[in-house]
Amino acid sequence: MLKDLWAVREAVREKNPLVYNITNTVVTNFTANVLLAAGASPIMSEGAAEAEDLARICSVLVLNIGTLHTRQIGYCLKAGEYANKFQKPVVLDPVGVGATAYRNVTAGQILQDVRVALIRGNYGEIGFIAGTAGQVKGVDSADSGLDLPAVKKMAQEYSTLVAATGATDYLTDGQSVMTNATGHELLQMVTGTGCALTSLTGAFLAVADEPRLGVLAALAFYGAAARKAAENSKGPGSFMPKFLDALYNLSYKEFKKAAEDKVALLTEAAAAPAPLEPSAEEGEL
Ligand SMILES: Nc1ncnc2c1ncn2[C@@H]1O[C@H](COP(=O)(O)OP(=O)(O)OP(=O)(O)O)[C@@H](O)[C@H]1O
Ligand SMILES: Cc1ncsc1CCO
Ligand SMILES: [Mg+2]
Repeated sequence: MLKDLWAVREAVREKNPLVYNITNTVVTNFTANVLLAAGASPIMSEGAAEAEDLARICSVLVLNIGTLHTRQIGYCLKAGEYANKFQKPVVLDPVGVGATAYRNVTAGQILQDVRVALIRGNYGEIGFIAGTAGQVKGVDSADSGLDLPAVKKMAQEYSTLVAATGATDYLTDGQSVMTNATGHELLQMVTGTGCALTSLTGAFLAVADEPRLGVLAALAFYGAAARKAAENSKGPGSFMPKFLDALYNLSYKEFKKAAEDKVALLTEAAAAPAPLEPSAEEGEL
């Protein structure tokens, strides 16, 4: 299992997917650097006039509503329409949904008009779209209690994968639920780590044979890199460059060490994650 996840990480480096981002002004630079460090190719865009061209050449489109301005709404919808037309996967990061009516209406409109392959948000954002809203405090999640049946229903309703991230990441296709807990608390002390993760999941999803495996690989890899970076960090400031280095340098051995026992298939009715069956080949996940 860990080898399958790592194979997706290697495919990102080999295939160098072009990630077309319509994202927020806070995280643009950091997101592009995260994608580059991991071996993907970022392009950030703010112009509706190039939506058709970029949707045609990209590997995946990422829509992020973090600092929405009015023109951006139409641009997101147009880019989404072209990406659907050209059969490119679309990933949505509904930043801050639940916090303002403006974000709620826009996220709803994107989900109504655009076929998305993945929605990645924190617990509060996903809880809001799932209709079990806890309180969303600005763009950070103030809610740790996820209603998993409701999140599965949400994935079914929009025919999409849903990744709800936090101390444990939950990924569902509407049937199964997988969990990942490779992350490190310092990720929460740097703004945009969620947004950059959304774009990275897009890159992984674009090159994976199976989208669900691709997203799980991105979640596990990202957290493992954070764990490595945190080892020698004094705080958020020194963590950030070390995190970029770790996304670039992480070895399979380090990935395996960080991810062992941290990636699981959560059985439907169980309250706690159950480790996946060890594979005969490697005696591990
Ligand atoms: N308490 C925690 N412990 C370990 N890892 C965490 C914790 N909280 C979040 N993470 C990790 O941090 C990353 C970002 O997830 P988070 O849910 O904070 O996104 P977000 O709120 O959308 O972030 P942002 O809006 O700042 O971009 C994920 O990889 C997640 O696994
Ligand atoms: C802080 C912030 N505000 C709008 S978007 C953003 C980046 C984290 O989502
Ligand atoms: Mg977010």
